[in-house]
Amino acid sequence: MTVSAGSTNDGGSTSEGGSTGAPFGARLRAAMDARGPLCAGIDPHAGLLTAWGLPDTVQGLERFALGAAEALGPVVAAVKPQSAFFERFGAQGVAVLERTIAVCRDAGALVVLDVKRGDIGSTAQAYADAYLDPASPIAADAITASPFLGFGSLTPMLETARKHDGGVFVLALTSNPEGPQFQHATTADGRSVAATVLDSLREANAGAGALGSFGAVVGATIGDAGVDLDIDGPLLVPGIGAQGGTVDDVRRIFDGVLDRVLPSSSREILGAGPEAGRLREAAEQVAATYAALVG
Ligand SMILES: O=c1ccn([C@@H]2O[C@H](COP(=O)(O)O)[C@@H](O)[C@H]2O)c(=O)[nH]1
Repeated sequence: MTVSAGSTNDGGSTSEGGSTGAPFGARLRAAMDARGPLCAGIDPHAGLLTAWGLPDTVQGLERFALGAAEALGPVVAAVKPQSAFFERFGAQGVAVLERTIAVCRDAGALVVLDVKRGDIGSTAQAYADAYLDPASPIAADAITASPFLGFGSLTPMLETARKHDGGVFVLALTSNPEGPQFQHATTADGRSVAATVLDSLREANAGAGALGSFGAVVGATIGDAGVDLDIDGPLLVPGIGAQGGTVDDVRRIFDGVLDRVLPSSSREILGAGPEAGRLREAAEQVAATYAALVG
């Protein structure tokens, strides 16, 4: 499968503030089938702004993020803006993030906002209202969430996502070398923390159909998973490209669930900019490589 230009009708989303009428998992399945399995990250690193000939200011951020959104939004299944790189410019940076989300959604890409939120239930509800309620100016199609306060603390996010056809990707086996210290630790019932997260996601996806709306973040750099990755939901896979994860790693780690893998790449693709055609080419190449794994 190759990535092709798409419209808001090919599995993407609307920015009109309402529910799209189909659960996130179903919309993601359609988008991956239509455009290829790739989530393109928008990570406006200071170094990348410089490489694109832009100043490390909010004006530079805006040109970078909107340029990436306009180039990639029409061709990839999903886009993942990394909130931290916008937040470092304060309220003006967050305003740029809102516009970036809108441009990507208007172009037909699903937006996974990488915010890695997690808190006690009452506060988790406020995060859910901010990022998953279409009435919010910063709402996305899905967010990333941290289960460190216990998987149950994420219930308000899962419930709000269900209500508005959104999605949640929960950190399970992250791509950073420090992750195993906690994620491989054994819980009171003998399962690893990662296995507990994955089991909870499988329960949350029960009865969802082809692809559930609740996914796991599992890095391409983890070596071997050692746990059951079949959660009936999508697997967001960072760590390819700049962090050293390869297509062979993905083939090995995700054997048996490759059809649900959504590889996520930021610096490797963004490094091809700022020219829109080159950005698209880089994204199409990565998407085609991973599409070939599924056949
Ligand atoms: O385990 C994780 C979870 C999230 N990330 C995020 O993905 C991108 C990776 O960027 P690259 O430039 O492709 O390395 C970045 O936003 C991380 O915060 C991750 O890397 N690993």
